[in-house]
Amino acid sequence: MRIGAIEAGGTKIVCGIGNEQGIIEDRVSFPTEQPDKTIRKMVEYFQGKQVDAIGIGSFGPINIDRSSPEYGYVTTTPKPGWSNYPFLPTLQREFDIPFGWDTDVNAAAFGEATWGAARGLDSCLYYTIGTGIGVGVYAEGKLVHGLLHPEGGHILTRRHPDDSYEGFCPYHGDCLEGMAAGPAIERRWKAKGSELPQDHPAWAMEAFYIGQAVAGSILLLSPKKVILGGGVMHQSQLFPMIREEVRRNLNGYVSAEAILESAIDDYIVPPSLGDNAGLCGSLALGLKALQ
Ligand SMILES: Nc1ncnc2c1ncn2[C@@H]1O[C@H](COP(=O)(O)OP(=O)(O)OP(=O)(O)O)[C@@H](O)[C@H]1O
Ligand SMILES: [Zn+2]
Repeated sequence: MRIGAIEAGGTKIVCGIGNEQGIIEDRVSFPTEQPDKTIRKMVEYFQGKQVDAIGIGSFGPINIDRSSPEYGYVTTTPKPGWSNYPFLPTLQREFDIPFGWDTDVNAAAFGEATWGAARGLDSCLYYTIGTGIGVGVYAEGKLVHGLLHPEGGHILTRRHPDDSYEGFCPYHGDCLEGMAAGPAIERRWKAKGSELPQDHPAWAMEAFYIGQAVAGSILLLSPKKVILGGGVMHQSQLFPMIREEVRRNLNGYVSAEAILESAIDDYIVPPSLGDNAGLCGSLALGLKALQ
């Protein structure tokens, strides 16, 4: 079987082809530009490749309500040209095959549950901490959509006592994304995260915010695995610091074995599909659309 996958990010698009084992056989990537031009490149890539289905994990917010006339649209993004754009319907006019469609983070959560760190489990959370923060929610064997779709990157956080940075989220100022996404690190410390040394105080502050959010989501959703991906999480020293913050926040209240000091290294983890997490997630959505 040949399944197409589209990982549509705010800065770049990755298109690929893979199989039912989650093996990516081919991939290309190009920048996210005006939608008509960008979609044309996707169509050109898949033309003649004889894929049986295509899965799309898209930047949001997007409409994933199958009963809506605007199912498959990108909705209120500030990205030029993409606001209220019929992303999925435009592709469906070109290819008469089943399509899977979900948020980029739900796709990544689903990919990790199908072939990666949460394989065999019926729940997991996938955080991406990059230019923005997004959270994919897989619970009781299903991706969670709800009213629109979860927007866990924008939950409110308690401020670090030594932090005077106001936060960059245009909606909330100091929500999680406003305080902990890549641009917040850069604006607070006047240097890119990738340029800060591993022992810089930025990382303790970063772990403070992410740890709080993860502890909150453990209380709310009780996931069986928490996966932390995205550019900022390339700073691997953050993992032990975040685990420690999660334990400090929960303070023994959640008595699951996974949260014990001896087990938490296997509970809060990087994506095991690595930088393929997004594309494999879209592949998994495409495969599901065939069933
Ligand atoms: N090694 C690193 N250490 C710290 N920060 C990093 C590192 N690499 C990238 N970043 C930060 O991560 C952000 C980019 O995130 P990412 O690589 O996940 O891409 P993205 O697709 O633009 O993000 P998003 O998924 O939010 O759209 C930038 O703010 C960048 O400064
Ligand atoms: Zn916000």
